[in-house]
Amino acid sequence: YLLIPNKEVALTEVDTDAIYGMQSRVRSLFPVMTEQSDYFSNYKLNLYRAECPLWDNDNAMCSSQGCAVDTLGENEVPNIWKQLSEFEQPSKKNEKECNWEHDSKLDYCYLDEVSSGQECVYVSLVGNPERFTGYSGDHTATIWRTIYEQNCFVIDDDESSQEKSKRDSFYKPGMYPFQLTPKEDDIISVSPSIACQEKRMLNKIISGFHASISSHICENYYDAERNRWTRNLECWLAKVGNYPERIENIFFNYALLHQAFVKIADQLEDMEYNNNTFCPDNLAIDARTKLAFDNLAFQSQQDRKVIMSSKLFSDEESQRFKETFRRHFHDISRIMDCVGCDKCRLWGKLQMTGYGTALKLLLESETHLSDLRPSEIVALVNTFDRIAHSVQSSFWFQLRRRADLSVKFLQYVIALSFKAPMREILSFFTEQLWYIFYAILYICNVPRLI
Ligand SMILES: Cc1cc2nc3c(=O)[nH]c(=O)nc-3n(C[C@H](O)[C@H](O)[C@H](O)COP(=O)(O)OP(=O)(O)OC[C@H]3O[C@@H](n4cnc5c(N)ncnc54)[C@H](O)[C@@H]3O)c2cc1C
Repeated sequence: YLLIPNKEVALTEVDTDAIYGMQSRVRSLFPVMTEQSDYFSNYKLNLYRAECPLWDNDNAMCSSQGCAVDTLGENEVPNIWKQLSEFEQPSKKNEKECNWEHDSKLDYCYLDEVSSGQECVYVSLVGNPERFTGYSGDHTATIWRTIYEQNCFVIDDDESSQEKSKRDSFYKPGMYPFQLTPKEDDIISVSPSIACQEKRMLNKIISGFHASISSHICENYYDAERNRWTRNLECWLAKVGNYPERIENIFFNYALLHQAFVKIADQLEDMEYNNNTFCPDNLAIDARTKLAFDNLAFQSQQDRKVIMSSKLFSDEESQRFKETFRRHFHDISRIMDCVGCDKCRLWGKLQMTGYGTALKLLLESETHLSDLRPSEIVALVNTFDRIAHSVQSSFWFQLRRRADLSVKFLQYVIALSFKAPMREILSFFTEQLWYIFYAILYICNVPRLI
């Protein structure tokens, strides 16, 4: 469903109705994988020892309790992950069950396994959910700014010198401007007018990733006054809801992952069923997990063209830009190591790997499912799950906003039409309308449709 096949106009636009449709078909499959299977509910990464390439991170660590991550002790690591670690060394690769051969040149992400296998820790993703942690301030603003400015082709001429000096204070001496990908490369290889769709795509992915994180923060927000976790509409409006393009970008990222699963489905059709890349452990759970994974792929196939990925980087000029695009994405994944909150870093790294894996599948035609490392497949599925939650959040928050506006209007009419005590009584009942409405939707099974 990409909407208008004109490359200049709409390669990066997506149909939200089609996405709601897809989401209603697949929403029950995600928990089978991300909550009930050891393979998908755990992750291995270099969480504590990877060096931030931009600045000394020692003083930037968030001390909030919400930022802490519970890592798994040796006895808690699920068998399947122990097995996967053994197969990591090429000499021990098991051709039949855990076969993956990777070509790092095709990677869009910086992957811990490749560079720092020994320093990695195991974490349960269920035990460390992505949510509000309290991590904010100058440091987060600088990280997001670095990502957008240095890597998203946005030039901000209006930066005040005060803001600039605040930002520069985080950089290691001699490291500014960000040197991972020299800017001159872009100027030499592409002029600003070409590869426009592809540049826009990178901006959209990053903005959608950011908006998705914001959605999870507001969906699982800690209300310190009432000492409880809650959905925070004001938070969502301020970070996402008041910016339609941010909501669009969430949908774009959903479409990107959906399209990656279309490619996986095409490959699964050509594969012997049992030749899938999951390494069997508990046979019953493994069968269920595999079924959910395959089902997600085959359901994705029902809308084959969510994004016309075959048209991206299709002409000669944008082909030349592709290498720059890959390096920029790679650099952004490196910036995740500068995030000063452990839990945010965990989910930031995982989701960047998920998007990088989707791009690798879509843009590198030779990439096969069996070429992906287990951590890439786990990241891909969990990132799809995360963005699916953000799509659902958008739906519920928008509904809530409309309900709130209707309640305010009703209260206004009541205030004009009635006198006390009737006015207070009716006002009280109108305030409860959202909950009554929500209960009716729930009874009618509407949440399962979205
Ligand atoms: C990788 C990463 C992961 C994080 N994970 C978590 C987490 O799990 N839990 C948690 O509580 N905090 C997390 N944070 C912090 C969180 O993202 C915010 O930075 C923090 O809540 C402060 O928010 P803010 O409202 O000041 O604006 P920020 O979200 O910090 O945004 C900074 C500026 O970027 C622009 N902007 C905001 N959203 C978008 C968008 N979608 N597209 C384009 N521009 C945008 C706006 O101009 C905004 O002022 C994470 C930060 C990073 C860098």
